[in-house]
Amino acid sequence: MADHHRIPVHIRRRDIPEGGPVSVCLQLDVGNSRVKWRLLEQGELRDRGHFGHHDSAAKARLLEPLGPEANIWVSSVAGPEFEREFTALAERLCGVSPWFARSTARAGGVANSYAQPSRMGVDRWLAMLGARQRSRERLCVVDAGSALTIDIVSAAGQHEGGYIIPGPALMERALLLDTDRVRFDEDVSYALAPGTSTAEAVRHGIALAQVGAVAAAIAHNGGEQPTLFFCGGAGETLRQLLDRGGSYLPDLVFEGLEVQAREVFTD
Ligand SMILES: Nc1ncnc2c1ncn2[C@@H]1O[C@H](COP(=O)(O)OP(=O)(O)O)[C@@H](O)[C@H]1O
Ligand SMILES: CC(C)(COP(=O)(O)O)[C@@H](O)C(=O)NCCC(=O)O
Ligand SMILES: [K+]
Repeated sequence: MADHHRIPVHIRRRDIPEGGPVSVCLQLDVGNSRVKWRLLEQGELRDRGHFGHHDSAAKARLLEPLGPEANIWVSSVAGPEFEREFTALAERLCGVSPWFARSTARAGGVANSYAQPSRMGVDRWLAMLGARQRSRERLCVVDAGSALTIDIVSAAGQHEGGYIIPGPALMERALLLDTDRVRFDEDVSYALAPGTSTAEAVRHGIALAQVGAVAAAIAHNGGEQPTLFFCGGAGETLRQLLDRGGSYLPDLVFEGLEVQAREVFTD
């Protein structure tokens, strides 16, 4: 079995011997909608993609080409069953035990506000570490996936707290589930104008709720205006609708995964 406490060489690039083995790092961000992945070799991006949690063919395509020298790093907010199955599969197909990041009390210059840090979704924690690495200002980190999460980090690196709100798809599903007449077939884009059909009223209403939540989170928490970072499937749409600037960084969770790994593996 591969020793996953080895220092990943793409973090200590100076140590790579000329013509030495290629260091491979497969990184996964397992959300509630889908699994995002990227593959790095010597720290360079080689490939990326996404697949559904139960897509065994996709998992095999990803794992089979890896050798036992590979690193597999995972951020997962799926249940323990996914973790068990994926670990068994990786061990069987390439002889690597994946490393699963956990939310901790402190890492990468960020202090967690949770009394039980491990209860915080690791994707939220890693997105904050990724953002903190890019900016030392007060931060508002918005991850717009299945859930919309909004987290505030002070300039000193203290997690001030956060919000968990149903994301756009969940909001729409909730409406359809618990009403009889909210029904439509049109595929309407998210926008903020008042709707003049059921489809528009729903989609624009959801857009208003998502944008409004971010605006209210910032307004309610006063202090210095935070620098905005967006990630997640709906992140760029939300950033544009909010229209207050900020950066959309689809790899923020992966960036935080590297921050946490660097601390764990170089201890
Ligand atoms: N262009 C888009 N505009 C708005 N929402 C989008 C867009 N593309 C994807 N999404 C939404 O993003 C979500 C998936 O985002 P993702 O960050 O991968 O979620 P998770 O981390 O929960 O698996 C889906 O709910 C989907 O509806
Ligand atoms: C809030 C989340 C569901 C977001 O997950 P996602 O939308 O990325 O799939 C996830 O971070 C989670 O399961 N959190 C655990 C509860 C908490 O963070 O306090
Ligand atoms: K999210």
